[in-house]
Amino acid sequence: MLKIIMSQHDSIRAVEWKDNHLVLLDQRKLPHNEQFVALYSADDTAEAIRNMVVRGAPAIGIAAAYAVVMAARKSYKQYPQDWRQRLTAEIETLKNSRPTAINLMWALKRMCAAADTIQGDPEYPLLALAQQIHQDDIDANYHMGELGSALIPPSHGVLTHCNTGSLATGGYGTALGVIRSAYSNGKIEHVYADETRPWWQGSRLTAWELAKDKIPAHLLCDGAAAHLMKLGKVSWVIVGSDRIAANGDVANKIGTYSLAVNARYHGVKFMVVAPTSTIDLATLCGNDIPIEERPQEEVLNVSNQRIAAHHTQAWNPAFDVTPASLVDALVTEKGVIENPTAEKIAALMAS
Ligand SMILES: CSC[C@H]1O[C@H](OP(=O)(O)O)[C@H](O)[C@@H]1O
Repeated sequence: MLKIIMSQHDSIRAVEWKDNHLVLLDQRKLPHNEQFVALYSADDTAEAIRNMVVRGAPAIGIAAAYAVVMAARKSYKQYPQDWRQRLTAEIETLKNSRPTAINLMWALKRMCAAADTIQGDPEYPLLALAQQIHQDDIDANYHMGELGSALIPPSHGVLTHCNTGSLATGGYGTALGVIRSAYSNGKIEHVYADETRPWWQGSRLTAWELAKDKIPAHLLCDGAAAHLMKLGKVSWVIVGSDRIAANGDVANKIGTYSLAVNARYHGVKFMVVAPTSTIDLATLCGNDIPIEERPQEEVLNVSNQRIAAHHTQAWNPAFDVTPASLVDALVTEKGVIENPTAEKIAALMAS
């Protein structure tokens, strides 16, 4: 059985296969409580994804891959002759748990393709693939960390948005992986992290990860980012992604688009860090990316306490789309694309 290997520095495991089931670190409880949730079915995993017990595009895909293992095990036990056909409903439930992050659909597609070829008990072959997907994500993050770090001039400040660390991936992180590598390479003096309303991924998750790594950081209100750039405090904005269209348009946490516009206006470079499992060649451009709208209560309340005036409605898109023209560097495990275009992305994906 493949043992998931991370560097000794990385003790945070958002997603883990333990004994014969899935264990998730409940990210709704962080940073003050580190509680874990044990899951034994695909339907429960889909609910955990929908409720953001686990979140972050790659982490969602990895959790879904393990959920397919549990679904196939149950199906084979009940229907050894036609277990594969009986997986359809649970696969659909997982697929529909969150619509924007393509890593979810990418992982499910890989697991289903493998399931189509298995004769006999599927549990261990599918578990081996799920663990390979998990390990490949970690390996990609370490490699992207070095590739992205090489782009950052010495002793600079950087700004990041949402959470793209070990909590959002198989481990180490995408944009936060670049920040981790750049800091250990002496490239970064200071990290600025947007609090990232309304789910507070920055203040609750990224600040927690940076504190655990003892990386100096300041949290800021999302609305303070343009002022920070105007003061010349950062040379790069570094973010992750949930889906990259074939033309290089980038879907990411709400607020990313305004960061990109402000970065271009202030001469700050804009870096997107994502494994190629986040690139979706079937989505031709950013307008075709489905944007998840989440419950308005996430905006109207803070820690389940209502802060908005009564009878107030809220609009709560969870993502926005940054046009490729505002991206200075797209960092993937296959290499870096400067000023991404459809042609450059097609060539990278074919390499
Ligand atoms: C490493 S990609 C993480 C990506 O996912 C986040 O969204 P959410 O917290 O709603 O899952 C955000 O868009 C991050 O950039």
